[in-house]
Amino acid sequence: MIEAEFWDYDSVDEMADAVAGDIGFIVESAIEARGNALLALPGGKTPVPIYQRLAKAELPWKRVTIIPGDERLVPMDNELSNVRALAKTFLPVGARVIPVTGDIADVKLAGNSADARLQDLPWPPDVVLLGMGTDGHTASIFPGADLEDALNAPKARRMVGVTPDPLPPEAPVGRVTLTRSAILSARTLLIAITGQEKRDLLEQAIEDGHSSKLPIGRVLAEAEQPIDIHWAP
Ligand SMILES: O=C1O[C@H](COP(=O)(O)O)[C@@H](O)[C@H](O)[C@H]1O
Repeated sequence: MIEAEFWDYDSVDEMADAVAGDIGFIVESAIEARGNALLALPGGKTPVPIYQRLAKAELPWKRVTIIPGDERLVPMDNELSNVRALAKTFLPVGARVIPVTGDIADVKLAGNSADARLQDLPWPPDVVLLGMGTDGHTASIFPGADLEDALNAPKARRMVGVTPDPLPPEAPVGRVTLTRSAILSARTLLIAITGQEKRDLLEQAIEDGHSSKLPIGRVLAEAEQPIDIHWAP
């Protein structure tokens, strides 16, 4: 049974304030407990206002490491790059932002390389924040032949390379993604989505659990921790 709580807001700005506040609080608590904090953050458009607010928080940023929870296989200066947006926002405040890909074009090799980079980090992440596409993908766990690789990778595996099928029109490229077990290893798992279409999809995916046809349903079906889902219209 998935333990998910929806937090509803009247506007995207209100949601962004709340989620940035929650992440800021978790960062402070993590640093107090362990001396540092690790955040795995999504790409896409939805989290941008959250990042803008979070970067304004007075936090010991030098102790914060940020990784993209998934990455598109494009050069880092390409505007589709997920780490590019994170670096632009969080490098100026002093956080360590770690790219997970280099210039490896082969999807599976890129996944191996991303996984090796993450094996060097203290694990688990204090926060994994997830977004979701209107096709039900989360991180870069997409429908397609690689879906099971991302869902059922060995527990210690942190990232894999995947080719979405079909390729999403807004970013039609190969990807690397946190695996399901890496996502679910998070000390805190948050989701932030907007719009009624995504809300309906996510509610259905949660209800369907293991039998969901959507990647996000398959991911959340194995969650053992409570999940906070932040939503704005
Ligand atoms: O391709 C991606 O899409 C999802 C959702 O993006 P959004 O623009 O609809 O918020 C995102 O969570 C993921 O990290 C990204 O690579």
